[in-house]
Amino acid sequence: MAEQKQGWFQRLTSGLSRSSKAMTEQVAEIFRKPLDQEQLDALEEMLIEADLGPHAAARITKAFGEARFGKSASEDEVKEALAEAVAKELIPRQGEFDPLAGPKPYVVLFIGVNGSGKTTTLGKIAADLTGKGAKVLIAAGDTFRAAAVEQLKIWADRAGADFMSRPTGADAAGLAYDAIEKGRAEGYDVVLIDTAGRLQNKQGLMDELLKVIRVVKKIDPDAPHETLLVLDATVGRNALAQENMFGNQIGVSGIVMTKLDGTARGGVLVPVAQASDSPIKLIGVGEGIEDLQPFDARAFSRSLVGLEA
Ligand SMILES: Nc1nc2c(ncn2[C@@H]2O[C@H](COP(=O)(O)OP(=O)(O)OP(=O)(O)O)[C@@H](O)[C@H]2O)c(=O)[nH]1
Repeated sequence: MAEQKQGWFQRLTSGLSRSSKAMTEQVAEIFRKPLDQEQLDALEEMLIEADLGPHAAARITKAFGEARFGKSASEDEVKEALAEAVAKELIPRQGEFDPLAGPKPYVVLFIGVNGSGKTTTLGKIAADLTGKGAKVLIAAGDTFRAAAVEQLKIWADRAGADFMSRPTGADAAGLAYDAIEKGRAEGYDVVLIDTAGRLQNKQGLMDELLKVIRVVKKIDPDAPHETLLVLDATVGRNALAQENMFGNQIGVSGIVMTKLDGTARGGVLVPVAQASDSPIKLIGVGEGIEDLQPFDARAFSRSLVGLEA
């Protein structure tokens, strides 16, 4: 277990290395002399550049100045203080994803734009759950793209999960309904439902998702038990606009932020976490199955500034 935990932290640290490298270089540059206003301004600018958002950047800089003005500090001390300040921003926004603790079948809906990592995230979750001995059913609700269905089937086979799909253009809500019914009749622990990420237009997509949810509720008024919004960190502050759109129109119970390994601006998780009504539950730091991790605000904050998690 200790070994597993260590591997997990190493993945997080290396996944966030592009972001932490950018920060480490600038921290070393800024904090060469005792802290003065000029350095504080540079710190605030650096945090904004790292996409932490103007509000968090201002709060962190203020706290930093109050504690350390006029003092010198080693690079590690500065990083420790920064990590703590970032963690303080994120700890209230940390949530847990535990589909095996809820009712059965536990229905999870995956939403997000195409390419955000929805299919991959669903696949990784499926593999984790079957690895724990759970009986998992996957429904390929992106019925508009044959390639998406095929990709999901590969993940289902790899995970040893059962799979349901329909011909291209079929009704996604109908598929979701059948999947939950099968889930109930055959004693599944979890039903994972993928959805389309792009239709003719945004409203068309929103209408489709709302229809899926409406139909799902006909079988189980408490379902979906979880609606996970998958956001790609590499799109930067665009992730905020996506959170806004899906959060307001569909309703989201948890956020998954993927591809944090593919950007130097992993700090964007901070404004997204703060703008959203729902907590961050999982993060993706690579393409492998092990690279999807529960969101741990403290470990994330330490890794982001280049400290051992
Ligand atoms: N580096 C990295 N790549 C990731 C991560 N998560 C997903 N990806 C990759 O991102 C690409 C898009 O992921 P998909 O899962 O296909 O995204 P989707 O939202 O389902 O999009 P469609 O399949 O196009 O509907 C794939 O090549 C994934 O391997 C991550 O955490 N890190």
